[in-house]
Amino acid sequence: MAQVAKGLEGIIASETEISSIIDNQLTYAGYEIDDLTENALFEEVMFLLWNLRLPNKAELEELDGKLFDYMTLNPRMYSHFEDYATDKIHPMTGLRTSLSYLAHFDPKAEVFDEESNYERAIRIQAKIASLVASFSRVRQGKQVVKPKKELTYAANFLYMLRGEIPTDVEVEGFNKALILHADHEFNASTFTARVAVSTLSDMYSGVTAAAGALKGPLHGGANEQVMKMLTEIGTVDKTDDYIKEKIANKEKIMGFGHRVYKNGDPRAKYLKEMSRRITDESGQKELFEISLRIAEIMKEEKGLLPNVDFYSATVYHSMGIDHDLFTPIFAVSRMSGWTAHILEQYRTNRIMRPRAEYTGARDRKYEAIEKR
Ligand SMILES: CC(=O)SCCNC(=O)CCNC(=O)[C@H](O)C(C)(C)COP(=O)(O)OP(=O)(O)OC[C@H]1O[C@@H](n2cnc3c(N)ncnc32)[C@H](O)[C@@H]1OP(=O)(O)O
Ligand SMILES: O=C([O-])CC(=O)C(=O)O
Repeated sequence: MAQVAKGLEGIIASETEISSIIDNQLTYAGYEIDDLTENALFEEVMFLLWNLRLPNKAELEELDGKLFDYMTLNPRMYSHFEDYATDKIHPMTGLRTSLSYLAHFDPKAEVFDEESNYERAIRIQAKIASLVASFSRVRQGKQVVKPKKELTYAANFLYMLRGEIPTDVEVEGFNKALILHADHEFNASTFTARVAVSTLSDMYSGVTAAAGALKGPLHGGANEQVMKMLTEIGTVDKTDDYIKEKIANKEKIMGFGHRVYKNGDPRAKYLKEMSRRITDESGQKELFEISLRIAEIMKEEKGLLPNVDFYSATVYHSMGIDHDLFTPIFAVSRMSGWTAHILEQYRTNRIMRPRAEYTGARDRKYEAIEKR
């Protein structure tokens, strides 16, 4: 019997130059995540992931211009939100549909050369910000907000979402969050994107498939579930009973554990610090205290540490963002990684086609239906 690597654990499925996790350290194209988080703009990180080098001033300006231009959606895109935004459809379900629908308005949708695919990556990265923000506006019965040329990507997203120019502190924090979520080697959604396009299917197929994979609570969907848990707990004094009961029932605590990081997720410290600050500033300190207590219990009882999804939940909540938009916001950031990996997959392609160990029935014979 062949050895089965359940969940593909430890399997090296391909090579990549985009990001690495070595000795618990995350890098994007050779730059440490700490360096980028402290210093970079998310737009520079997009360029880095796509080109494996940082942009110069002219290149960044050109990218900014394109992102701004592409942020405006086709009017039919806005009107299609009305079909489902009012029907209480989860925004991740909506986003998955919208990403696929975007292809209908790409004038070169069936052109697959390298240059068109690169342009398409910028186009989709710009549009996902508008998709998530305007979905939210439409379902609240509000006017959609068009982007402003002078704002950064992070600022424009918050502006289009809330209709008010965000503060510098908010933009700085949100820009960092976008960088921290941008790429992560062969995580489930990125791998899904690569599998989809390894058939030489188009970029929209790849990102739509990836969004479907991100939606699940074991992956990007965990941040929304963290907030649900914190809301259910409510006060610090209820934390122990709540968490210990879940552990006793062998339920998973969302926002903890990781397939690769066994000594802690290097992204979590930034989100923890942001959470500490922003929960305090927004008068919701207790949410942070509950989070700290959960982390203590999880370490003591299970030896598990918070992952990127744990503290991002309270950061977004304290910015006044609806809880069901947390995962779509993850997708806004991760789009840069998905598209970078799709471009790399096209450059180095071989169809992804592993084998399975068959454990089902054998030697059966067809029986006529009356005999079954
Ligand atoms: C952006 C991201 O995707 S980050 C991850 C977001 N997901 C979550 O936060 C969901 C909660 N966490 C998990 O489900 C897992 O830790 C995953 C999916 C992240 C990793 O999964 P795997 O590598 O397959 O680990 P696996 O699920 O096998 O866990 C190993 C052991 O730790 C336990 N465990 C892992 N995570 C948790 C958790 N969050 N809560 C309680 N127990 C846990 C498992 O029950 C298992 O115990 P067992 O050996 O007694 O059966
Ligand atoms: O790498 C993973 O398995 C999950 C993760 O942390 C991410 O996608 O950011």
